[in-house]
This record gives sequence, structure tokens and C-alpha cells, in this order.
Amino acid sequence: MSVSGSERSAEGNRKKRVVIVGGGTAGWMTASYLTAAFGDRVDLTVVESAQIGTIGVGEATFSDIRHFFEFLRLEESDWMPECNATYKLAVRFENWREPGHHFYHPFEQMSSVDGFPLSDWWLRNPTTSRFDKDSFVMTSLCDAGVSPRYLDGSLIDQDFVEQERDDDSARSTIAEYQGAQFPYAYHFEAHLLAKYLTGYATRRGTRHIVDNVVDVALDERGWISHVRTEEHGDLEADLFVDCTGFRGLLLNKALGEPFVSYQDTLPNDSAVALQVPLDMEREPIRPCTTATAQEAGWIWTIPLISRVGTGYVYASDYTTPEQAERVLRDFVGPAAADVPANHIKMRIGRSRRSWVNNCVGVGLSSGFVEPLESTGIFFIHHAIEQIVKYFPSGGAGDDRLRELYNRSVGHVMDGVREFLVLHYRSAKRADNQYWKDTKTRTVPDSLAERIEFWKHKVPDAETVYPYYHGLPPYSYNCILLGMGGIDVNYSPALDWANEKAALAEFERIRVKAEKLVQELPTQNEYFAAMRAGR
Ligand SMILES: Cc1cc2nc3c(=O)[nH]c(=O)nc-3n(C[C@H](O)[C@H](O)[C@H](O)COP(=O)(O)OP(=O)(O)OC[C@H]3O[C@@H](n4cnc5c(N)ncnc54)[C@H](O)[C@@H]3O)c2cc1C
Ligand SMILES: N[C@@H](Cc1c[nH]c2cc(Cl)ccc12)C(=O)O
Repeated sequence: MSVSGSERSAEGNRKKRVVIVGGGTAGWMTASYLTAAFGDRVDLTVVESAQIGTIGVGEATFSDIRHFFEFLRLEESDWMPECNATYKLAVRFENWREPGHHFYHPFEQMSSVDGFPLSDWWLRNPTTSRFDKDSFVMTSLCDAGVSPRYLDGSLIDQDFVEQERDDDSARSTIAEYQGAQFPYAYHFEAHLLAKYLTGYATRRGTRHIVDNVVDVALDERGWISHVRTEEHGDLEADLFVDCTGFRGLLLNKALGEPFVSYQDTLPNDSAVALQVPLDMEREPIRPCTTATAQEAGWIWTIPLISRVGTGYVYASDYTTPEQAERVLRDFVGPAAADVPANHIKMRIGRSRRSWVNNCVGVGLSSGFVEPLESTGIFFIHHAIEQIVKYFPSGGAGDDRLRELYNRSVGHVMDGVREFLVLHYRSAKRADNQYWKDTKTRTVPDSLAERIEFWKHKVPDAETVYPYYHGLPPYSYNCILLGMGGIDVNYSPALDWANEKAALAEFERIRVKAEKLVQELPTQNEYFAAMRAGR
């Protein structure tokens, strides 16, 4: 049966009621975005427990998150100081190849010369031993610890052109900006962002209830009719958003949607985190996330204003929480002596479907992979954009919209899973059982085949995971060439090609990096100026 446009708009015009259960980063990002998208044409409620805490460890993001802030019409100077935020130009991988080795995965598109990516040219004739330094300007900026903006706030000269916008301009989404690589992302305290967004959303009409949801009631069709709270009665809605974190209270527990584990290919299932004070007068704020390989996983280092978020992500099959905490404390040194450790058990994988009937899971309830490439908040942001894109009418087409949503969200997580598995499979390090097993553990089927292709032709759009999952082919090049455990060959055609233009491109990158390192302020200088109101 088809639904006419007028019938649909009549149903669509009724004010929709949305109840979001959970007030972590996912809950408040969703509330803020829906408010910004629909204004008071949608009736929004967020209910969060005062007893059940949120996950917040000091997070790193994708550069795409700027579209989220732009959608909310927020400037960096509005939210960054509130969230102890800093800039992230890359992920720096330490000791994944061998002790003392490091390389970067930067926010910078890799150039092509005569139709071949720079990685191919570099493999044919490595200018130095550092693929990342020869091919990307950002690598030098990270080593030098500088900000991607000058003290007057202007952005470094990149191919990317910042859009001029005024209050009436259209707002962009992630999908519209594929191809143009923005030069940086952020580090921030996710729980402070949730707090900031609480103010944003409630000032714009979102109802905020602090209470425990104690029951989720289903109607005869198996749809959620209401959630029951301890002190605020029953909350009814057209759409329920499950932002209850790893619990998946609505989606997994009440609706019984199965959780598909990724544990067979990504065994890290635990973390221990610390918030370490940082003396900004003396210590540099590195403009990158650092991922340092360890005996049973890796340690993240995320520089924030006045502190560093750090934690050890490990596989409980290979070490214990006590040993992991010891390794982390040794790594950080005396600065962590009085800081309490936060032990976290992670649920790795995704709900089979994230949207079931009138319930959609966003955040950890929908799915999570270990934070190696900082994808958690990207998953949330992507999911919210898709909710708006596939927002239900209440009519007969909704099944199809949900199906499209589930495909899109499933592809993003499955694609990211492949990308992360590649990190372990391609890491040269094999000095203990944990690292040896990364070479023999099963990988997602198609990845095994892709790796065989990549040995002879560096990753491009034709050979990476074929659906949108946030990561461009150049990211795969960075990991393969940086990790060093899989032999990658250059395209044979380059033996007959003239490399003059490629050598000129490497030289252009070197000169540009040298110039920017001279000119740019350090992150410490930049954020001191921002916080002083510039
Ligand atoms: C170790 C680790 C490191 C991470 N690092 C990064 C990173 O670098 N980059 C990144 O992008 N992401 C990272 N993430 C992910 C990121 O922290 C989360 O995606 C993000 O915080 C969203 O969490 P959430 O809102 O889904 O869940 P939570 O923060 O767990 O929030 C759950 C909410 O549900 C509420 N709730 C639960 N049950 C009930 C109930 N019965 N009644 C009422 N309310 C209830 C709670 O009160 C809480 O408000 C990391 C995660 C982990 C575990
Ligand atoms: N579109 C994403 C993907 C991305 C491109 N380069 C990087 C580098 C790193 Cl460290 C993470 C993510 C990415 C984005 O632009 O954020």
C-alpha cells in the first residue's frame, strides 16, 4: 500500500514525542542535535539516572565532529574552554613495529602524482626511512607540538577552505564533506561536553528528568509503549532512544535485540584509566593522541587542558586488571601516584540492528570497538545524522527507513572493525604470545583477501571496505606502511614512469612543513590566548 504525500505530512505534522534514556555523551549529543534539527516541532525528554555513572575518560575524536558543532551553531571559543579541549592533528603510534619506533596517522589527505598515491612513489624510492614524515606536513607539526591555527585564530594553509557562514546559511553534515580532509580533530572531556550540551538542549526546550528507569513496557506488537521511572511516572513517546551505555536497557534487554560480539577478531575487552594533572606552564600539550603498544594491548595518551587522559586497553585473556594498572602506573610515572584508577569492562561489537520498532540505540548501546582510532563519538555523531535522515513518519514506509538506517550504521561499525583489525595484523611486533596471536587470529573474511591485494597495490577506493565507514583509503596506507609487518610492494608501472614530479611533491611537503613549524604557535600558547579571550 502506498502512502500519499498529504497523508504522510498530516501524520508527520503531529508533534513527535522523543524520549532519550541516558544522559552520557550519546544522550546529550542526540538531544542537542535533534533540537537543532527540529526545534520545538519535536517534543524531547532526556531521563538520566543520578546513581548510574557515565563513561568519560578524556576522549579523542574524528575531524568530522566539527559538523556537529556547526550544526548546533557553536564556535570553538564557545565550547572548547568548557570541555578542556585541545587540538588533535593525528594519532601517533609508538612501539607497534618495534621498541623506539613511531609513526603518525594524520588528518591530511595524501597527494597523488600522475595517478599514483604518494605511498606508491615512496615505496618505489623511499626518500628517508619515514613514510609519514615524507608524505604529510602534519607529521612535522606533531613532532614540533604546534597548533593548526595561528594566534589570530586563522587556520593553517591547507587545501581545505573554511566556509564563510552566517546565521542563515545551510548547515553541513559528515556525508557532504567526503574528500575534503579537515586538518584536525579534538581531544576533550566527554563528560564535560555532556554537561555543556545539557545546558544547550534544556535552554532550547528539552525536558530533563533525573530519575531511574525501572521498567520498559511493550505493547502487543512488541513496541515500547512507555518507560517507567521511579519518581516521575510513565514516559510515553513515539520514538525511544536508548543511550543507556553498555547496558542496552531498551534495545538489548527489553526488546531482546542480540548483540553481535567482535571479540573473536578484536580481543581487547578491558581498560584501566587515569586522569593525570598536567602543568601547562612547563609541559607541552602534544597536538596528537598517542597509542603506545604494551604487553597485552596499548596505552592511550590524550592531552587536555591542565590534565592528560590516559588508559591501558587490554585483553583480559592475556593479563589481569592488577597487572594492567601496574603497567599503566609505571608508564605514567610519579604524576599518577595519587590519582585513582578507573577499571572499565568493554562490550566490543554491535547490536545486530540498532533500530528496532520504535527504539533506536545510540552510543555504547548500539555498539563499540576499542578506542584505538577514537571512533566512539564518531559512531554517535554518524548515528544521529542518520536518525534525522531516516526520521520516521509513523506511516507504512518506516520499515524501509529503519532498514536503511540499520544498514548504514552496521556498515560503519563493520568497516571500522576491519580497519582496527588491520592495525594488529600488520604490526610487526611479535615479541610475546599476545602479539604473536595477532598474526594468526582469524580476521573478517574480506579483510584477508584485501590484504593479499594490498601487498601488490596499496589500498585505494576500489580495495578498501566498500561501504561508507568514515575512513578514507589514505588511512589504510598510513597503517600498512607505518606498522611494517606486512610487505607492501609498489606498482610495477612506476619502474617505467618518470619520478620527477613525485620528488618535487616530497620536496614541496618538506619545505611547507619547515615553514609552518617556524610560524605556528605551540598549543600551549594558542590555548593560553584562547582562554584569555584573545
Ligand atoms: C575505555 C574507553 C575509552 C574511550 N575512548 C574514546 C575516545 O577516545 N574517543 C571516542 O570517540 N570515544 C571513546 N570512548 C567512547 C565514549 O566514551 C562513549 O562513546 C561515550 O562516552 C558515550 O557513552 P554513552 O553515552 O553511550 O554511555 P554512558 O556514558 O555509559 O551513559 C549511559 C547513561 O545511561 C544512564 N542510564 C543507564 N541506565 C539507566 C536507567 N536504568 N535509568 C536512567 N538512566 C540510565 C546513565 O545514568 C548514563 O547517563 C571510549 C570508551 C571507553 C570505554
Ligand atoms: N573522516 C574522518 C576520517 C579520518 C581521516 N583521517 C583521519 C585520521 C585520524 Cl587520526 C582519524 C580519522 C581520520 C575524519 O576526517 O576525521
